[in-house]
Amino acid sequence: MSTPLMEARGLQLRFGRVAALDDVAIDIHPGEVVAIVGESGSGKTTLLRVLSGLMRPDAGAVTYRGEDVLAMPEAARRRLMRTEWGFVHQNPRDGLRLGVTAGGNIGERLMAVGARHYGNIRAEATEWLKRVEIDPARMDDIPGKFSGGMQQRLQIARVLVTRPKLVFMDEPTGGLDVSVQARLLDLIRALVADLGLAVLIVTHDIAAARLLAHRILVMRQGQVVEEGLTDRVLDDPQHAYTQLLVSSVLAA
Ligand SMILES: Nc1ncnc2c1ncn2[C@@H]1O[C@H](COP(=O)(O)OP(=O)(O)OP(=O)(O)O)[C@@H](O)[C@H]1O
Repeated sequence: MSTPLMEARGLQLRFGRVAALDDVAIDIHPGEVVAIVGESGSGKTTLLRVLSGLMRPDAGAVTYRGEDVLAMPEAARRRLMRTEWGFVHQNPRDGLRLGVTAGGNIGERLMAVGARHYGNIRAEATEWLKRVEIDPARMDDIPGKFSGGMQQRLQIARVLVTRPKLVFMDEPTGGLDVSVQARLLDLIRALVADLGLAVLIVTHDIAAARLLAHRILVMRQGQVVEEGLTDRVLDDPQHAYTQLLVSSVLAA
């Protein structure tokens, strides 16, 4: 197998008496989609935040292409976040600039990686609006005029326009109507495959994990209780907690 893009070992993080991460290890390989599932409060978002350098663990190691993420100067981590990494927030408002037009939200990311030619930036923004199924005629609208699903698609365009290698997604379809969720999942799946992205996605939704992920990590009380290829984990869960999680979805 390829060398992992990102590796983490022995991650520990406590909030008072709560162990949000309790000796967590994870590898993410280039082009691989890994889903983190588990009940509310199991540590999924905390893991995403620690891996992306937004939060420091009490102990453990995180490397990206062999480089120590935790020892990186803040400026270097921010540069990675603008270039090789992307973060898709559950609430698009956390990932968009609300006072800036749709085209500006996409163009701004391109400018952050050195694009300067106005015509090219606008052409690329047009292309990306089409890719995420937003009418380019809405280019000069601010995100506040968009529906929740459109805002989320715009956030995805803003993140993917710079062709990151690793994208962190925190419940990207949470808070949307079921029909909108299904369409968005299909769109994410197509873009991820097309761009060959590595994705670490936190989701409550087992069906979303099945659709998108090559591999699943099941978290409970800050620990990874089960990990494996998606079909194996969902069709033949070994840990009692995973069995409960899968059967509760089947029963729903
Ligand atoms: N900033 C914080 N301060 C105090 N406790 C926190 C903080 N962030 C997370 N926690 C606690 O750490 C544990 C893990 O939280 P986390 O948000 O990672 O879980 P989660 O699995 O993402 O949950 P959800 O699915 O509800 O988003 C929870 O008990 C939570 O209350």
